[in-house]
Amino acid sequence: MDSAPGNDLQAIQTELNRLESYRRRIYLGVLILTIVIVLLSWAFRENGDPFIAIAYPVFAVVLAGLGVALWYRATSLRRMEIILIAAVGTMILSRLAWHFHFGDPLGQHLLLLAGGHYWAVGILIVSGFITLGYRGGMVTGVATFLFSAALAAYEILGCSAAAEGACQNWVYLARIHLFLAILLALTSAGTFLRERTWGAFTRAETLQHWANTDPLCGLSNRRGADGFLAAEAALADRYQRPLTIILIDIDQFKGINDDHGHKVGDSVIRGFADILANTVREVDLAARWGGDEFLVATPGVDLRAARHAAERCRRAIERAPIAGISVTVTVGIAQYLPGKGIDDAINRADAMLYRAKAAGRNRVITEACELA
Ligand SMILES: Nc1nc2c(ncn2[C@@H]2O[C@H](COP(=O)(O)OP(=O)(O)OP(=O)(O)O)[C@@H](O)[C@H]2O)c(=O)[nH]1
Repeated sequence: MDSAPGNDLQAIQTELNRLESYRRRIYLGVLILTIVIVLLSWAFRENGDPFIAIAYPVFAVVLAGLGVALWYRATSLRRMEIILIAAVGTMILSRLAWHFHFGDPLGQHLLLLAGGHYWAVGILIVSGFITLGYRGGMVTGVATFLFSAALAAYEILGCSAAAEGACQNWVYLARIHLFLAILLALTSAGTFLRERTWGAFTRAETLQHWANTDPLCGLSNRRGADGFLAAEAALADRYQRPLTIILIDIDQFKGINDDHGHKVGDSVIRGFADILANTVREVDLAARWGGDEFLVATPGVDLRAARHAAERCRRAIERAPIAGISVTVTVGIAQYLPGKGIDDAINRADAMLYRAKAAGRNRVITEACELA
């Protein structure tokens, strides 16, 4: 069936919650891995590296604290993502800065920088885009790149000023930053295109949804129903399976509008649509056919069963007020005849509805019963 809008929104919310839960678990896994790397680096550090000796245990504690906050959902996931990138970025870049400001001459640890630290800088740039999207990724990526490039420039200028030939390694630093710039450009372009494409798909889907959906009650409109009916008629033609058309009209609806106002009339339409959406099966169609008239199509159901279901629905509506108002409905039912086209079945159901109205409303009339 075409579900009620409330059901759709609930399903989307459930899906979003599930995805958020996955993301939290992934970040938690990455945090645990990072803590392990930090502790291993600390345990196997070279003697005389005060940064690792002092800062790494602090890093491990901070990361563990972030893990706990993530686990207990201390704040929104979005805020948590920004905090995570900021914290990990600070750790990586402070370690890089340490090498340039306080470490040995560059040549002695260039291998270490190229083999580990600049990989971490690259991962930080990519992670910013994965975690924060295009805009957040650009902020993180450009800031990280500029910071790293400024450190390299500082180093190169410093050693060039110190002595002739003391700075042969500048080419490696320049190359590393060229690669980081390419990584930033590729990742930002990829993220930008992906977000734009995704946005266009989402807009197209939303447009299609609303083109086929009645804005007041959330059921299919006539246009949305047409596609379903054409497909089901083709299946009924091919496999000779029954297809029943049920037309339902709210009785004296004009009177409800006149007596209680249009807003209440709208609430009655919405309330009735909800009841209908929750009454029909998954494979059925429930649509607002126009005004106060609704169409239900039930593939694989014969007239007798359809009449039974419609009668149950009519009685339920008669018993329980909608939006505080007693409402009754009149129903006309006809079966699709293979090869005759769907309009033929709808017209015959409409004729039954007309007869039921003429017979005094608040009743169900099927073509078969008429014939009988
Ligand atoms: N509040 C509200 N009224 C609507 C909407 N669409 C159509 N209507 C009104 O529904 C009323 C339908 O009136 P009729 O076609 O005479 O049907 P009825 O009053 O139910 O009479 P019977 O079908 O003979 O029982 C009209 O007054 C329309 O203006 C809507 O979206 N909201």
